[in-house]
Amino acid sequence: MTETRPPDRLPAPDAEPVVRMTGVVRVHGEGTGAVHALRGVSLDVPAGELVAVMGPSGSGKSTLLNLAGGLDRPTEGSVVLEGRELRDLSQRRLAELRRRSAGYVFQDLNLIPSLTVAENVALPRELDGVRTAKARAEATAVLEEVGLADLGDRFPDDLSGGQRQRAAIARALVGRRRLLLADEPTGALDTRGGDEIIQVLRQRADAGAAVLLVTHEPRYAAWADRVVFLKDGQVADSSAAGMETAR
Ligand SMILES: Nc1ncnc2c1ncn2[C@@H]1O[C@H](COP(=O)(O)OP(=O)(O)OP(=O)(O)O)[C@@H](O)[C@H]1O
Repeated sequence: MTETRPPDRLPAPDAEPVVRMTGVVRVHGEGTGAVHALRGVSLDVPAGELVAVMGPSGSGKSTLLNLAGGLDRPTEGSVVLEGRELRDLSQRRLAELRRRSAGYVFQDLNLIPSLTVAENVALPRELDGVRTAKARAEATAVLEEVGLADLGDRFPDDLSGGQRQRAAIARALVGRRRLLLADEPTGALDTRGGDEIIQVLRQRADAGAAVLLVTHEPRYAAWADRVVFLKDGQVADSSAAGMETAR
C-alpha cells in the first residue's frame, strides 16, 4: 500500500530566512545621552514562521521590528531582508524593498483620514504599480479576511478604534508581502477581536509569510511558533511557544 503524505508546507531548513539579523546593535543618540536600544541581537525568521517578541517596556521590541523591516538602520551588525543586505542599499532601493517585501502594523495606525478604508488598504498596492481596479479588488478581499467587508466605503474617523485597527492590519496584509511586522496589533481590540487578528496572522504564516509580532499577552504569543524574550536590548531567552514562561 502506498503511504500518502501531505505536501511539505514549510521550506527546507537550509532555505534562506526572509529576514536575518546578525549581531545587531542600535544606539540612539550620542555621548552621555546615548541609549543602547539593542545590544547585539541575532534572529532569523524563515518563511512560514510566526515569531512573538516579548519583553518589558523599553527592552527594544519596537526597535527590533523597525530594523527587521528596514525602517531604521543598525549602528552595528547586519540585517538581510529577502537576500539583500540593507546596509548596501541606497535610500531609494531600501524604500523599494521595504514596500515590496514588508507589511507593517504600527501602534500609531497611520491611516489617511481623507481616504476611505478601502482606498487606504489599496494604497500600498497602487504604490506597487498595480492598476486601481485590481488594487481595489485585493483590498476588498483582505478587508473580508479581517472582518471589515461592509465598511470599505467609510472613512477612518467613522470607525470604532477596533475597526480602525483592523483596517490598518488589512493594509499591512494586502499584496501578500513576505514579511509581516505587527507591533501590538491587538491593542485596541477586545479579546475576541484580538484572537481573530492573531488567527489571520497565523494563517498568513501558514501560507508562507514570515511574521514578527510584538505582544505583551501570553494568550496571543501562544499562537507563535517561537517566542523571543528581549531584556535590556538583548535576547534573554528564545523558546518554542508553550508559554508557561511567557512573562
Ligand atoms: N528615536 C529614539 N531616540 C532615542 N531613544 C529611543 C528612540 N527610540 C527608542 N528609544 C529608546 O530605546 C529603548 C528601546 O525602545 P523600544 O521602543 O524599542 O522598546 P519597546 O520594548 O518597544 O518598548 P514598549 O513596550 O514600551 O513599546 C528605550 O529606552 C527607548 O526609550
